[in-house]
Amino acid sequence: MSNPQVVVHRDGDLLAAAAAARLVTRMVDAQAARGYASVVLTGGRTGTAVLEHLNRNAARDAVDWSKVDLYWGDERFLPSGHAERNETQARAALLDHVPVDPSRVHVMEPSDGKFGDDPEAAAEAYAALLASVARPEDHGDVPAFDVCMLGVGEEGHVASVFPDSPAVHEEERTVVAVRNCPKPPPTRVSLTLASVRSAQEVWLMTTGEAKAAAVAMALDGAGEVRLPAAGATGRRRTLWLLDTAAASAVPALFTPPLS
Ligand SMILES: O=C(O)[C@H](O)[C@@H](O)[C@H](O)[C@H](O)COP(=O)(O)O
Repeated sequence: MSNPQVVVHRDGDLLAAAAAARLVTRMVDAQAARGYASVVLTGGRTGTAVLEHLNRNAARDAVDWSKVDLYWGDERFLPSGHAERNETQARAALLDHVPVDPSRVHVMEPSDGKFGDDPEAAAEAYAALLASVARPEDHGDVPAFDVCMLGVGEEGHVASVFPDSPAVHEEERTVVAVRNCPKPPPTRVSLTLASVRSAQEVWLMTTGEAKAAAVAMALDGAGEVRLPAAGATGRRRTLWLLDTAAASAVPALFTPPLS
């Protein structure tokens, strides 16, 4: 488990552009080291803005898109192509514009997919997929993703893991169905925090004053049950990418020394 690092950018748009540039470099380095890169995408405004910026990034095609494994941290359990699905938004923002290998874009099943309106079956299938691609060196049933990107909710949720929810208490399964979610739509499929923690690097990316309290609590030692973002840590790196508004209450320990 890695100690959190905090990087603050002037505003949300610059944060998304900088995170996109950071992701290009991370993917290029992973591919140079072992031939492929694996990234967990997130829904939400910030996560989608990062993909939009990545699509416009001058270095976009330094990535060999045919050797990228893409996953989702969570998905809204809606029909395929629904505008509110994270997959739909990621395809519009980036995936439809780069030559990814469709067999390496691992979507969470929609509510009109092979399991019909059964989010538990969709969650089990995604868990089985993760177990099938995990390597011995990953030491478990979830791949050691190069990067797991996450947005953060006002009450501290990440993916679809909400405070004091069944998902945050899950200790066996790696992927769960989430019902009665406080953030619409109510039914989702989500990685658990333990699965997030399989990633080499976890990037928590959020903007705006409304997130400042949750960010501060997570960095100030809140427990993951009450503040799930506090439990989103990477094996090697945990990076909080914030704009100045979301960082406005960050404990002094995390702000750079005055030069
Ligand atoms: O499916 C989702 O809704 C997301 O995965 C969710 O976890 C999101 O990332 C946060 O709610 C932050 O969303 P914003 O970036 O829009 O604030």
